Amino acid sequence: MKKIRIGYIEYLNCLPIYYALEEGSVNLEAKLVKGPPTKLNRMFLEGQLDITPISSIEYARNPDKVVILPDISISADGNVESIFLFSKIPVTELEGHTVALTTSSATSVVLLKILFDHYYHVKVNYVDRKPDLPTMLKNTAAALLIGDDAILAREKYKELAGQPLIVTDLGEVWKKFTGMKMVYALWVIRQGFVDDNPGETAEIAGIFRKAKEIGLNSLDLLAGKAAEHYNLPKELFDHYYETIRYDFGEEEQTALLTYYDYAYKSGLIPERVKLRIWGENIG
Ligand SMILES: C=C(O[C@@H]1C=C(C(=O)O)C=C[C@H]1O)C(=O)O
Repeated sequence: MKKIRIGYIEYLNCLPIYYALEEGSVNLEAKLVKGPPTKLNRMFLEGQLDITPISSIEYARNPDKVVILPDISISADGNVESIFLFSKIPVTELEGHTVALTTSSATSVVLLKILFDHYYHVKVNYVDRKPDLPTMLKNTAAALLIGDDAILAREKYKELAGQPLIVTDLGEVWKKFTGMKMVYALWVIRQGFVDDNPGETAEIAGIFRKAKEIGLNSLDLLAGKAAEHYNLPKELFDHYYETIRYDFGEEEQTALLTYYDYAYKSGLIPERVKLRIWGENIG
């Protein structure tokens, strides 16, 4: 069999899942392909990856091609600490202004639009920009960043051009709005791969479960690696790894369907979808 092609988001939030794979403490013959979420979303949907974390909104746009791996996601209960709107003025005063959206994200872009439509009731214009805060804020009032870009920007830019920046955590606002958790990414397998390799799919689901367990038992070590890599205090990453959650149980599933509901109401997905989860209602 050809090596399985697995996507790997190049952010710290993926490290706990891939640590065991990279260290070889779980055994999976695979080619790991790194990139920002939108690149992996595209590669997976074009058939260039067999398994990947995918922006959770992309599942709702392509439910027929995709099977969700059980018990794994990137989510948070409130604050997420890596999805921030940086604004020059309070969010409630952004009516008529332009907001720059990172081209790395799909889920958080939709989350922001949902919050403007249904929570803040503020109408803004959007432009897509590469994730670089000073450039993004050159001609705009606010900018959305995710992942390590967001973590680093919050540390680096307390102000910009002499102007203090207001930092809004979208996970916190979503929790205030709905009382729910928020699911940002899911791990998915190509439907074609599952059809051709049912036995292997079961094995892979087990390997990801094991990898997650090992990663979650190694968070102290991983926070240390992150601190060294970015030359920032370890406490920042201890806190981050306490914040990001990797489960995909009933509460996460209900929260995800609620998010899809709002995305549908805002015209950002074509229809409401069912979750097809391997081992739960598929396979
Ligand atoms: C919490 C995060 O989760 C993610 C957010 C994504 C998105 O907005 O499309 C996609 C994958 C995850 O990396 C983050 O990147 O900060």
